[in-house]
Order: sequence, then structure tokens, then C-alpha cells
Amino acid sequence: MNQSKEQRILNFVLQNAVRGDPCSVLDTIDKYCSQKEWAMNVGDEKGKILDKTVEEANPSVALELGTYCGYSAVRISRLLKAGARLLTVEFNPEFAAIAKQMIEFAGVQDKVKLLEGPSEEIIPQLKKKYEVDTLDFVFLDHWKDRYTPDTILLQECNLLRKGSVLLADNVIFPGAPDFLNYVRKSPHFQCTNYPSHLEYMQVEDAMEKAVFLG
Ligand SMILES: O=c1[nH]cnc2c(O)c(F)c(-c3ccc(F)cc3)c(-c3ccc(F)cc3)c12
Ligand SMILES: [Mg+2]
Repeated sequence: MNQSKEQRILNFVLQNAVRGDPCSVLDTIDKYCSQKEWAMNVGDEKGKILDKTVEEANPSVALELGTYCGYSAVRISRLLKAGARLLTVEFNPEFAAIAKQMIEFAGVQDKVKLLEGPSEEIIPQLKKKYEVDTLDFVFLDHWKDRYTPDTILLQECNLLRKGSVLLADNVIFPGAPDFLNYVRKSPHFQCTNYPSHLEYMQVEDAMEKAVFLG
């Protein structure tokens, strides 16, 4: 049966990257997706904004919505301090299977817990089932129409604390106008916009950081 693009990306990593070396996995994915087949990894340009935001937040518990092939899970978890963990949510079983192998090949599996299912079902389970108290960092990179409802759900589930950092991808392209409206108008968030470009393209995009004020 025909291989999926995501399987081709994983195979290229398994054959060309260095096992246990997260940076080599990231570089290899970026090489494949810029030279052979475009894919919706956050990429290196926006990835550098992600890195800085994660380093500044220095989270003990981080959540990612939208795992895809595991690129940003590897990117985030390589920066986590000892004992810190990333929970990453993917609703597409094929993507989750690829991401699991990518995360293991990169050697970050001890820091990453991959949760398969829709974010709206998993978020309400985080406290009891996954022993989360509050989230220090949240990367929103799933379906743009879920950014706002999931941000509201995180608040309703008491998962944010004063200083929790949300970072959202694609707020310009494909765009998340209702999310930008929501967080920028809310008295509970302090927002910063980071102009950038769509991964592997010269199309304008941006990331939005929203710090929860309590
Ligand atoms: O869905 C996404 N989640 C997370 N990140 C994404 C991302 O970083 C992207 F660049 C795109 C994108 C943007 C432009 C384009 F032409 C194709 C895909 C998508 C996306 C948008 C609409 C779809 F129908 C399918 C995928 C996503
Ligand atoms: Mg994205």
C-alpha cells in the first residue's frame, strides 16, 4: 500500500539522522520538508521563537496540542530541565504512530507523554488521569478553530496559573482571528505577537504569546 508523506518523513529520519540526537532529528526533518515534501512542522524559523519562549518559561509541565510527526515535541523536550515533562496531544492515529517512533528515535521518550485523542476530551482528564496540577507552558498547534475553545477549556479546568505561557502557531496563516481577538481583548492575558513565515515558505505567518495573568 502507498506510504504516507508522514511515513516517508519518518523513514528519511531513521535513515539519515543520528539516533538519540534531537538536533539531528530536527535538522533532518527540516531538510526533507524544505527540499522534498512540504509538511506542517513548525519548522526552524518559527522553531527558534518556540525555543526562546520555552527557555524563558523553563516549564516543569508543558502541554502541546497537535503533535503531528513529533517535530515540536522533540524541539520542546530537548530544552526541558531534568524531571520536567511534555504532554502532547494528537487526535489522528496515523500521525500519533509516526510521532511515537520519531520521539523514541530522538531519545526524548522519557520526557514526553503522547496522548491520542481529541483535545476537548483530553484536557478535562489532565488533572486526575495525568496528574497535572497546573501547566507552565502550552503550545497550540492543532486545528485553528480549536484554539479559542481549548483556551477557555484550560481555564475552566483550572489548568492555568498566574504566569502560564500560551504560544500559538499559525495566527496569520492559515490564521486564527477569533483566537487573537479573544486573548487580546481578555483582561486575563498579556499578549505579544512574533511575526515570522510559514514553515519552509516565504509566506507571512506569526506566533502569538499569551501569558495568563490569573
Ligand atoms: O492544521 C494545522 N495544524 C497545525 N499547524 C498547521 C500549520 O503550521 C500549517 F502551516 C498548516 C497549513 C497552512 C497552509 C497550507 F497551505 C497548508 C497547511 C496547517 C493546516 C491548515 C489547514 C489545513 F486544512 C491543514 C493544515 C496546520
Ligand atoms: Mg502549525
